[in-house]
This record gives sequence, C-alpha cells and structure tokens, in this order.
Amino acid sequence: MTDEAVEHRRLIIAGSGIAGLSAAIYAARSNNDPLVLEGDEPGGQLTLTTDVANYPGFPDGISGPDLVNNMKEQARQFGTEIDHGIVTDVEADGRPFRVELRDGTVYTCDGLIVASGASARTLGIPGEDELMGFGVSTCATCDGAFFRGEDMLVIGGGDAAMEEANFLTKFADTVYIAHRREEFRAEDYWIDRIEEKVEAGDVKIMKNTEAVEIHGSEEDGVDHVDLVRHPGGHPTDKLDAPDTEQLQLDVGAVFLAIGHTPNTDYLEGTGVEMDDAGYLETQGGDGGGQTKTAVEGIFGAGDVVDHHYQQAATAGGMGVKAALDADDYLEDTVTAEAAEGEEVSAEADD
Ligand SMILES: Cc1cc2nc3c(=O)[nH]c(=O)nc-3n(C[C@H](O)[C@H](O)[C@H](O)COP(=O)(O)OP(=O)(O)OC[C@H]3O[C@@H](n4cnc5c(N)ncnc54)[C@H](O)[C@@H]3O)c2cc1C
Repeated sequence: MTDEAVEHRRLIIAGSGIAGLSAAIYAARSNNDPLVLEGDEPGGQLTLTTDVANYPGFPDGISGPDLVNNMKEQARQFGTEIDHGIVTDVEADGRPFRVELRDGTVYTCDGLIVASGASARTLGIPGEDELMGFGVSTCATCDGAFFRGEDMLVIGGGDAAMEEANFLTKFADTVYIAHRREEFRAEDYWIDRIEEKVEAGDVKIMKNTEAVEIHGSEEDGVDHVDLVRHPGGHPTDKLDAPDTEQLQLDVGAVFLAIGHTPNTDYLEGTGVEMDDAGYLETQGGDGGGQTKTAVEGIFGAGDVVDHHYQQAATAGGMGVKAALDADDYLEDTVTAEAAEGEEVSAEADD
C-alpha cells in the first residue's frame, strides 16, 4: 500500500442498481455505513424501462426510475451515502482492500459488495459501431421516440427484446424482431403480448435470422440491414448451405437486445473468481446462491453474478443476502479484531 491520501470505509458497494441499493438498505440498517458508488449508469438497467409489471408489491406496475428512486431514498434514510464513482481497480491482497476510482479517488474498505451488473452486448457486425447513436441503439425506451413513423428492427429473443419491441410499437410503423433461433427465450407474459401485436399487424417476427451488416451514415442514420435466414437456426454458421436466404430489410433504426456482459474488469488480479464470460463465481453456484466470492470480504450480488435469472427482484434478493453475509463477515473479523486489539492494549496499560 502506498502513502497516498485515502479515505477509509467499513463497506463499499460498487453499483447503484437494484442489487446495490437493496444491499445498501440492509447494510445501513446493520450500522455498516455503506458507501454506494454509482458507476456510469446511476440506478442501473431498470432506469431504462417505464413499465416494471412484475416487481412484487406494485399491482399496477411501476416505472423503473420511480422504483430506483424510492430505493435510493430508503437507503439514504438509513444512513447510506451515495456517490458518483466508477471503480477502475481493486487491490485485495490484504485487508483493508484498496478501491480506486476513474477520477483518481482512492478508498480503502473492510468489505466490498460487487453489484456492478452487466452492460448491453453488441453483435460486432459491420456498421454497428459506426452507427451506434445514429440509428443503432441498445435502449429502445431511451431512443425509440426519435424514429417515430419508421420501420424498426429489434435483434434478440429474450424478455428485453420482447419488451423493447412491445414498447417500440408506440412509435414504429412496423417493428421487426430478428432472432437467430427457432424458439424465443422470453417469458410467456412477453411472448403473449408480442403475439397480440403480431395479430394486430404491428410486429413481424423473423426467426432463425441473423443481421450481418447495418448500412447507413451518421448524416442520414440507418438505411437498411442485411440479414441471413436458415431454417436450422444460427444462420451465419451456414452461409454456404443452399437453403440459407439473404435478406434486406429497410428500417430506420436497429435496437440490440442480445444480452449483457458483466462489469467485472476492475476485479482482474484480485483473486475473485469469474467464469469464462466474466460473471462472478460465488459460493453456492450462480443463480441465487450464496454471495461470498473466493476473496474473503468481497461479496457479489445481482446480474454481475446471476446470468440465469437477471430480474430486478432476484437482483434485489441477492443484494440483501450480500449485505447480510457482509455483516457477518465484518462482525466476525473487523469488529472482533478491533475488540481484541482494545483488550491487548488495555492489558498492556495495566
Ligand atoms: C430495458 C430493460 C427492461 C427490463 N425490465 C425488467 C422488468 O420489467 N422486470 C425485471 O424484473 N427486470 C427487468 N430488467 C432486468 C433488470 O433491470 C436487471 O435484472 C436488474 O437491473 C439487475 O440489477 P443489478 O443491480 O444487478 O445491475 P444493474 O441494474 O445492471 O446495475 C449495475 C450498476 O452498477 C454500476 N456499475 C457498473 N460498473 C461499475 C463500476 N466499475 N464501478 C461502480 N459502479 C459500476 C452501474 O452504473 C449500475 O448502477 C430489465 C432490463 C432492461 C435492460
């Protein structure tokens, strides 16, 4: 550890999504004085949706930003500090841990809850990067209204793709959904809603179809998308097969809803274990198990661990578990060691 100016915290929570804020509410109520570092997406992914219909306790639904703001208020009421900070590096070869932020701020902390979620994945096809923000987007609720009256393409087959397509029907002439497999992964609730839109003529579904290039320009936005379709799915694996079809779709916007990459780069070298995709490995396995990572004192919660459920309620539940696990750890180690130290110095004084 260098002699740089650092501020010490008992517990830092990296991430201000549902997992981080749920952890903060519990950690603050356990007198662990949490500092939440918000990252570059304050409130997390849920702020991108105006329609959260499945979060328990809200029979009429609630908008994502409202839900997140309620949780922030609740966390602050119990003494949580919430600060804008993006963690870029963690050193965990001894306690306290060292946490460095992008703006150069350095903290030390006794416990760390990693709740930094996952970021939208992109396809890596030509035109995608060049036109990101110029007709290509990973957030329909943010950008859909800019393309009112145009045809739009949503790429993906899970809940987010269905929800985004459903939302875009407010603005689009026709919404196309291209999915590279035969079956959607989305919940029946969303599939049923999309089927209603298909019947109404607002949505057209293209299964076993993959986008291969997006055409357009910064000045004029997206012009059209080249796609391939193969009845056996994963069409780009079968470009030479005789029954692979080449398609061109004239759309004004493309929305990517193809999953997420966990935000865990800053944990490289800490000893925290991650799977091949970068999701945290926690004791008890993924999908809602325990929250302890391979480094004692570092806990994981929410979508950064759980690539199976990826729901607000499951992320929140895991945040609660992480706060409780962190409390046990802080009591058993930091508080107990401090008490031992006091005893030793009292004996020395005698
Ligand atoms: C459009 C959309 C609609 C959805 N609708 C629903 C729905 O209706 N119902 C439902 O249950 N789920 C829904 N989800 C899924 C739900 O939003 C996620 O499962 C949930 O937000 C995960 O919470 P999280 O706290 O684990 O992560 P996230 O919400 O991803 O939050 C991660 C947080 O970590 C921060 N962060 C990232 N990197 C760093 C860093 N280096 N340092 C500090 N902080 C960092 C980010 O800024 C962010 O605050 C939806 C998702 C999307 C995208």
